[in-house]
Formats: sequence, structure tokens, C-alpha cells
Amino acid sequence: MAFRTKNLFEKTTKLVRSYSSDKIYTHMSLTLNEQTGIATLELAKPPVNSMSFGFLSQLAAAVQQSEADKYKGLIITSRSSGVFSAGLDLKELHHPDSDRILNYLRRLQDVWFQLYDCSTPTAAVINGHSIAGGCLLALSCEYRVMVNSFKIGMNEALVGVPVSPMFIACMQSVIGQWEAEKALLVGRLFTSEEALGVGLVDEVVGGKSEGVCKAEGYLAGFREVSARARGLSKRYLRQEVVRDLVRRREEDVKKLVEIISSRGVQDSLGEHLERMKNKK
Ligand SMILES: CCCCCCCC/C=C\CC(=O)SCCNC(=O)CCNC(=O)[C@H](O)C(C)(C)COP(=O)(O)OP(=O)(O)OC[C@H]1O[C@@H](n2cnc3c(N)ncnc32)[C@H](O)[C@@H]1OP(=O)(O)O
Repeated sequence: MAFRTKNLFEKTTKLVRSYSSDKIYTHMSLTLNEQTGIATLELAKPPVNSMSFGFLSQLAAAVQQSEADKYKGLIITSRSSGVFSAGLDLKELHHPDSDRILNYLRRLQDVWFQLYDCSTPTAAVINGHSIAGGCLLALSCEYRVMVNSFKIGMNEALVGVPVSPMFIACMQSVIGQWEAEKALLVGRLFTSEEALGVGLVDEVVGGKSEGVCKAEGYLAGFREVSARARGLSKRYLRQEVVRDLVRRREEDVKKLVEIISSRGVQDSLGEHLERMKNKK
């Protein structure tokens, strides 16, 4: 089989240019299988694929590339065997500079809109823990295959930060209002098997390669379908969620900056970081 690894920033697009101050394509790789037209985006920011400013920029570029180059599908997975993504980089949220946090959250919104609203068929192979922002990333894809014995969910309640509307909308759209409410209000992390039970993931498998095969199977299901019709249908299906969040995006960001910067949330974040340091 012919594989080609793409330099994510081979093609400098407007969006990439506007994000270009970061050293990009160091945190992930995008590999196109030229036979199938399906690309694999492998997250590779050790140790836990935390979503720093630079990480989000690269993610944006990769999604944009998959759209521009009309890939037949995009699989998102992790190079780490234990962590898909630990979510937002807690260091970006703790004692933030006011301009940086504003821009960081805007960038997160941009990436999410791009991925959630992209016409490219998407699937996540969750081959490790997938926490908060990591869960959002997986939920923004169309199909989720999870390797057994890991945890997935949004633990904001345990970290001491509110779950943002974008995260809520995504969780609700996949598992429904009641299951989302039960999970989000306590920051529940589901095992792979529990996640399958509530529909948070579509399949549970024994390992990454099996997961990739399942994801390819899902994406291959669109071979006979008009890409244009499929892309438009996806957009229509998702437009209500997108419209609402686009309408309120600036209001949400400003409110979240205010909340994140508050003394109480900063104290909770500090304690959470301390707990992680002390667990060793
Ligand atoms: C308007 C738009 C929306 C705005 C939303 C705003 C509000 C957002 C709020 C929340 C969203 C988030 O995503 S917050 C992040 C929540 N994530 C977590 O709490 C995960 C914490 N991490 C873990 O539970 C574990 O690390 C793990 C299960 C993912 C992996 O465990 P493992 O044992 O393999 O690894 P370690 O715990 O030893 O960690 C290794 C190393 O990584 C550091 N680390 C872990 N997670 C993060 C993180 N999210 N950000 C930064 N750094 C992280 C950890 O401290 C260790 O560092 P050291 O080796 O230096 O000790």
C-alpha cells in the first residue's frame, strides 16, 4: 500500500497564516493513504496530548487540509498507547495572561467549529484516556471506536471549572439530555464499556489497529455516496448546534475568561495540578 506523510503546513492557507506564530506540525502527523483517500491524524504531543495553543493551531490546519484536499475520510487517533488526549492544557488555564486566554479560547472555538462542521467524513480511534477537551475532540467526529480499559468523559466538575456550552452541546447531541446531565454535573469518566452502553462511543475494540480497521470500515461506507450531498447533509444535520454557538461565541468566551480568571476557579485549578503532581 502506498502511504504518504504530509507536512501539515506544506500548503500555507489563510487560516494557517493567521496562526503561524507557533511552530506547528510538531505535535501530530497527517498521513494519507493514497489508495483509500483516507488520512490519519495521529496526535503526538507527549506525554498526554494536552491541547496547548500550538496544538490547537496544528489541529486546525490538519482539518483544513483534509477539507481542501478532499480526503475521503479523516481518522483521529493518538501515537501514545495510553492517552488519546488529556484535554485542554491546564497550564494555559492556570494564572493566564488576559489576552492570551482570550485568544486561546477563541482558537479552541475555531478548531471545534472547523472539525464539527467539516464535510470530510471523520472518525476517532480513542486508543487511550480521553478527558474533557479530549472527549470533545472525539465527540466532534462522526464515529467513535474506543480501545477497551480506558476512560472517557468530561471531568470539569471535578476540576472545578464549569462545562462550557460548546462541550455541553456536543455531549448532548451524542448521548442525549438526561445522560449528559447525569454525567456532566458530576464530571463522570466512563470506562470504554460504559461509554458504549450510553452511546458515547460506537464500538469497543481490543487494540488500536483493530480500531483503525473499524474506523476505515465506517468511512468506506461512504464510497458510493455523493461527497457533496453527504457533506451538505452533515452540515444541515449539525447546523442548529453550530448556529447557536456561533451566535453566542464572543459572549461565551468573555464569560468563560471571567469565570476562569476568578479566584475560586484558579484555586481549584491549582489544587488539581497539585494532585496530578503528587500522584507519583
Ligand atoms: C469558549 C470555548 C470553551 C472554553 C472551555 C473553557 C473551560 C475548559 C474547561 C475544561 C476543559 C479541559 O479540557 S480541562 C483539562 C481536564 N483534563 C484533566 O483533568 C486531565 C488530567 N490528566 C489526567 O487525568 C492524567 O494525566 C491522564 C489520565 C490523562 C494520563 O495519566 P498518566 O498517568 O498517563 O499521566 P500523568 O497523570 O502522570 O501525566 C503526565 C504529565 O502530564 C501532565 N498533564 C496531564 N494532564 C494535563 C493537562 N490536561 N494539561 C497539562 N498537563 C497535563 C501531568 O501533570 C504530568 O506532568 P509531569 O510529568 O510534569 O508531572
